[in-house]
Amino acid sequence: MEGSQWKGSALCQTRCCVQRPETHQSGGIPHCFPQFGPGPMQQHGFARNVNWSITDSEVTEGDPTVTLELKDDSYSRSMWDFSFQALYKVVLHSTSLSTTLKIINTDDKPFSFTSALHTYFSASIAGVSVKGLKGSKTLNKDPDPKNPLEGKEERDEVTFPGFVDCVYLGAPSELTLDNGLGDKIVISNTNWSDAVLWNPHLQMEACYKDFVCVENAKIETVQLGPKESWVAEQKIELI
Ligand SMILES: O=P(O)(O)OC[C@H]1O[C@@H](O)[C@H](O)[C@@H](O)[C@@H]1O
Repeated sequence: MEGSQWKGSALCQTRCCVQRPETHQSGGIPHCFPQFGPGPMQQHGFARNVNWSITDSEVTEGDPTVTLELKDDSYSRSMWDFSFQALYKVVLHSTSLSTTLKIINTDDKPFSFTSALHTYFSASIAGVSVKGLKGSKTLNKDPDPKNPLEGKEERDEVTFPGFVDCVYLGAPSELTLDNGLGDKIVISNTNWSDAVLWNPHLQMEACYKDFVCVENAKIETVQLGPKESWVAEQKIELI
């Protein structure tokens, strides 16, 4: 943290999350906004690469709480010419972390966006499983990220025997991650309608065994008129 700003987003402070693996310049909970994945602007949008300001910090019933803010500026407008406000509230409980993301259209014209919380979890990848996705529609980016294959998840437990990069549309609001390190983690949400599982396998040979990304996402476009807002919550809980 530098002064009143955090780079990119709040890092997850629980022991379930990776903080910047040495060989991969990402970790914690980067924000993908206003674009998930590749598209007209930089991969996953600009929000993860810029400084957010701290607008509020307090202790709520014993739990540290911080609210971060991002607004449009000349840099964001060079890629996405809209006025917006993003507020990200993080509450650290004893065994869980809650995050609430609110996007407000402060422009006088409508805009649309996609988004994700690209959460990194510490893991021993050979022992990782994710439960709860059976029956969801899938867009599998393996083998061709530019032409994802449509399908349906048939497994009770998704494991990571190799490269995994898959979007789950209409994912359930609760998933259970076994990180292979002895932790079971429930990832629940409100209004993050989709999910993404990602492990790069040999594309990141030096670090892939040590993390997994389980992402709450909004792959289907959100449209907001002037003054309208969108809110989604995520809770990560060790059980
Ligand atoms: O390397 P980046 O930009 O942080 O993205 C990592 C991965 O993020 C995932 O969310 C995407 O589904 C993958 O396709 C992508 O490779």
